[in-house]
Amino acid sequence: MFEQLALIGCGLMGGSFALALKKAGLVKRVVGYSKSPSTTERARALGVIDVEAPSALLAVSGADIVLIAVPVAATESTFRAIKHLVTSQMLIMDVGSTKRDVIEAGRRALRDHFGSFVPAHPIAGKEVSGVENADADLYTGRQIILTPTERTLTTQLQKAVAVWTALGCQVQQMSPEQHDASFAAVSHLPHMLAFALMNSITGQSQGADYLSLAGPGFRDFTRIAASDPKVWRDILLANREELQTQVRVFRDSLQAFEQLIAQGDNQALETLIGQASQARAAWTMTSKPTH
Ligand SMILES: NC(=O)c1ccc[n+]([C@@H]2O[C@H](COP(=O)([O-])OP(=O)(O)OC[C@H]3O[C@@H](n4cnc5c(N)ncnc54)[C@H](O)[C@@H]3O)[C@@H](O)[C@H]2O)c1
Ligand SMILES: O=C(O)C(=O)C[C@]1(C(=O)O)C=C[C@H](O)C=C1
Repeated sequence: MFEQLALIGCGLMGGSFALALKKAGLVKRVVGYSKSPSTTERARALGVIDVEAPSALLAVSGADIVLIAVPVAATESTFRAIKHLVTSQMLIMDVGSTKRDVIEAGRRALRDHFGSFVPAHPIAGKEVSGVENADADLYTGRQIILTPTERTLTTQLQKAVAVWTALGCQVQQMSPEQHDASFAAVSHLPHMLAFALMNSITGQSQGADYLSLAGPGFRDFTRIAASDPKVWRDILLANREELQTQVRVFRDSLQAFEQLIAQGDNQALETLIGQASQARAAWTMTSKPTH
């Protein structure tokens, strides 16, 4: 049981964490801060936070758990803003979609207290952002990836595992390098492709007409294209090297299809589609049973 959660970034992910902790009876008080005062106010009006803080530093005052849930490029300034009130007893976590950049930001800004920070990435989310969409059950049954460093304190790591487990998550640990390479392939590239596809259609003179005819296949493929521009700008840039590698691999795969349709090679085309179809049919999302 925690006394006080300091929530920095009262949006979809942070708000959902606050609601989940409250629902599980794991926190007495949530003090929140978001960059825009109207967001912090809305978070309190919605019951996501109990107290509005005028700064990140004041939100952390008296907290025993801190969640940083801001776009990844805002992580370093957030660490710098709170560093004077960080203690070695505090559990500090983030929810950023990239990990190497966030860890380096923590190392630079937190210095002696870097060990209190447990880098975390929940594999849960939505294409809609903001505190209005916060959901107490967002994390239930989902994976959470922790990427502790050589300096992460064992007590803090154990507390982090316990909190996410109590919220019904399946906890996995890996290196930040393995994390960023993996999520470039299965999250960052798919988002970029969805953005690019939307733009490629809307950029055509007939684009609006084509879109008016689209059905469930298009809806499923492009759901994530509606995601928040600032959040995704930061993710794509933070993980640019791994993402560029995945773009090259994808381009080869697309080119193989392009060549086969140009050649009218129906046998080879069926084989390529068959590989994809089998792999997708065999794939299930890793999740934890919630009963
Ligand atoms: N959306 C998803 O599906 C998803 C999934 C997993 C992880 N994440 C990660 O979660 C983090 C938050 O994303 P979100 O979807 O909750 O976005 P969001 O836009 O819903 O929430 C972000 C909040 O941070 C606030 N903010 C921005 N800069 C700030 C600053 N400097 N100081 C304080 N507050 C600031 C914004 O006002 C907003 O309230 C990102 O790092 C993202 O990579 C998102
Ligand atoms: O469900 C969605 O809308 C998501 O995009 C969730 C999703 C993903 O699966 O790619 C997005 C970003 C993450 O950091 C983790 C999860």
